[in-house]
Amino acid sequence: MTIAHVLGFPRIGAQRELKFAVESFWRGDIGETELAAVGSTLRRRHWQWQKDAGLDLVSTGDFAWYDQMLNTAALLGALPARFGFDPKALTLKQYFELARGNAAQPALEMTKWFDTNYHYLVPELDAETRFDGGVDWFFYELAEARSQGHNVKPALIGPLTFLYLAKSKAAGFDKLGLAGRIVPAYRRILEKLAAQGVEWVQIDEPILALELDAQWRNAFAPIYREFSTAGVKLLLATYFDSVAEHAPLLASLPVAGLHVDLVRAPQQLDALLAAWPQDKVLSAGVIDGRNIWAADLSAKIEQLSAAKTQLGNKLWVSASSSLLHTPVDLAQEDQLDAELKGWLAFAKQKLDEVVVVQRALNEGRGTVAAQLAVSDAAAQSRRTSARIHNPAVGGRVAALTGADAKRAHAYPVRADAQRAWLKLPLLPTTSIGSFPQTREIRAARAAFKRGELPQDQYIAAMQAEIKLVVAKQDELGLDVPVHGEAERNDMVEYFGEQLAGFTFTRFGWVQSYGSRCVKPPVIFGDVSRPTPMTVEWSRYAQSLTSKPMKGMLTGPVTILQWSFVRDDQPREQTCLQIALAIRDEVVDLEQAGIKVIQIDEPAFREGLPLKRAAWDAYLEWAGRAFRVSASGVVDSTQIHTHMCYSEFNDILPAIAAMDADVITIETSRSDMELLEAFGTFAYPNEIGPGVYDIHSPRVPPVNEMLRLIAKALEVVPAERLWINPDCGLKTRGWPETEAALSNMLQATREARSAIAEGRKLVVEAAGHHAAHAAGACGCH
Ligand SMILES: CN1c2c(nc(N)[nH]c2=O)NC[C@@H]1CNc1ccc(C(=O)N[C@@H](CCC(=O)N[C@@H](CCC(=O)N[C@@H](CCC(=O)O)C(=O)O)C(=O)O)C(=O)O)cc1
Ligand SMILES: N[C@@H](CCS)C(=O)O
Ligand SMILES: [Zn+2]
Repeated sequence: MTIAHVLGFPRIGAQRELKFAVESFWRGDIGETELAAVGSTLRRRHWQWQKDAGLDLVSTGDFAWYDQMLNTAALLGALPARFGFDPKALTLKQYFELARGNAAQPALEMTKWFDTNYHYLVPELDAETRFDGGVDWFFYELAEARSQGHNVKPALIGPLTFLYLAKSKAAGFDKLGLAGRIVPAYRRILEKLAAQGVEWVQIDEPILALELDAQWRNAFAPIYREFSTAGVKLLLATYFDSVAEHAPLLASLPVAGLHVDLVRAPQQLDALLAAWPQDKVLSAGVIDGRNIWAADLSAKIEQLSAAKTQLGNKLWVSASSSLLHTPVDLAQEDQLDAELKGWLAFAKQKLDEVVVVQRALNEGRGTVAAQLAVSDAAAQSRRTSARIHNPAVGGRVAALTGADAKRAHAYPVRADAQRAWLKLPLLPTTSIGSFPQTREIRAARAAFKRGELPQDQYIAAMQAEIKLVVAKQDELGLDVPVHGEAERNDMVEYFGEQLAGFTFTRFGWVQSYGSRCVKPPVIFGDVSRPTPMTVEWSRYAQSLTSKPMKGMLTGPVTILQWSFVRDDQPREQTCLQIALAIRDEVVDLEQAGIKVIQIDEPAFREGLPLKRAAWDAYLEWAGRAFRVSASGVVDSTQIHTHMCYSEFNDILPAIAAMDADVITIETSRSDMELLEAFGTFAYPNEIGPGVYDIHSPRVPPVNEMLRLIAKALEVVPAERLWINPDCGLKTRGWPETEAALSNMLQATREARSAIAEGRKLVVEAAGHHAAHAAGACGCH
């Protein structure tokens, strides 16, 4: 029989139970026992859902208190020595210290999991790293599932993906050189699973979807040969892109099965089938693990019919990737209309979809006729619904010309026009937009959304916040203030709530990192902007100061990237529609007298396809979409953009081609390394490299920021250098925000004096990293 399974289920809980429990634990409001109980309840519920849906195997190993990469490091015992923890006796408190830092040590670095909006903790490796075993949570959870009567398939992150995604501070460190130590560790785990009678183990190697160099590719065969006699059947799981280029390797690896993503890369099925041996399982990921659209189940069954004929019971059915990237349960959404709701499936509903496809393949379509009828009707309604297509939007996109994606004059001309009215001092200071989102702000919004706080009172509360933020910036002496974004629940969802063609959910939370979640809005149709979205807030903020108020928008690429995107037209098309909506807002802000406007694009790099071969095409349309959003204004209006969370060195020409007048960019955590690339590349416009890391409550001293300013001045002429933090301040508290900004202003004044007096600022070798290490890092 064709087996039905999934690669993993979201752990956060339908009501974000895990988030609230973990945060209570951090605050000391609950202890380990209560926290453990919440984890157990969630696991029990999620396994039961998998069983009730009819899956043949339920997944374990997908639960984590913070992150699955950290869990893998904790299982292997591969913890950074700098913390001084005994890996075998790691406590929950210490686990969270690895994730969030403590008084003596900064947290593990955090970065994006492939092209998702999920962030993992980056394991640290060095020549001394050992994998001698750590905590047994993985085995405990396996036993827990079995004691509840489940047929389990534990999942592990594979050794090559673990090493590939880990990092070492030592230059040129050979991570693969640790294979000789990590492989026996995995083998011990597999043998232990075998001894416990586990039949199938899922081992995730998503790096196979990248363009791997020969060294990494060649490491698979010997490593998996080592595992082949451990006594368990291995299902090697790949996802997020095609692995067809490795088809001969994958077919010959001594594993019992392979999982592939047939949503992102449906075309790889034929290539794989051509090479597929009779005795190996091929797990077909046909239900989308990255999006919320209900599957067209008839089409999915059709997609697999040839594979079923060829492989028989060796064909398995699954979701394309772990369901971690989807919200938990659509049933909770009581404010979506029936038509729209019928188009959607969250993680719980996707379990049913996997089983319908499986049953159709095993027992014939007749056995699931009712489910197929519902699915066919939903697919038909989504294809034909009048609310999806708006000819005016389509027409506007089609009519776009080259001139619409280009400012009227080149940067030097614009810069003159902007200097003429802005009259900013040398090294102008600004912030990235958000100021602390306090509990009070969130509580007021929650009350407003529940209908308990009237709209005028909500607006008054947000205006009071804006007034406070503007007054504080005036006091501090920031040259280009912002309104602080108090009125925004999230920098993408806020816009999604106001744009036509979008809908939003009540409980569609997805884990972003640790306890932090986002609720991506859903783009179901052509996008347009019925009314201005930010203008009144910015106008109000401008009325409070004589300084030029910076308007604050999220850019089209980031809105696209952090939403659930329609899958019935190319992403490029949807992005251009959003770009036009943002362009309208930019023009309206300008009309309202807001003539410095920032269009944030933190997800610009994240949108890059996993395979480099597809980069150019993406960068072309993404850059064009940004320019469409930014080019409706006159020369004297200054357009800023902002980027963070990524390494940008390899896309600098594309960033320059966006042609923003000013880019503010995260650089402090890399000690301005990025700027060297900007210098070499001779970035032509103005730059504000972040001079302090906002991910920690630590207040960097003046001389530390001065040192970064001096470093920046080595590559950027003073006339084109801005001074600002790395990113927005929404996750920070007020005391550290004020103290850090005050130091930033002081550092700027000292830099200006040095320049005026012709004194060269000295870049001391002083350890930024040492200073960071000394800070109480509550980063995450
Ligand atoms: C910059 N980042 C973002 C990413 N993606 C986005 N879509 N948005 C981003 O900003 N990706 C990369 C990074 C990820 N970083 C973060 C940082 C912080 C968070 C975060 O804090 N998330 C919050 C939820 C934010 C939110 O939507 N708030 C809403 C609802 C608040 C809420 O839960 N209200 C409660 C009641 C509260 C009360 O009464 O006090 C409720 O409704 O029950 C809002 O402000 O209105 C989080 O809590 O996880 C995410 C990603
Ligand atoms: N304007 C946003 C950008 C975050 S990347 C903020 O300040 O929070
Ligand atoms: Zn940012």
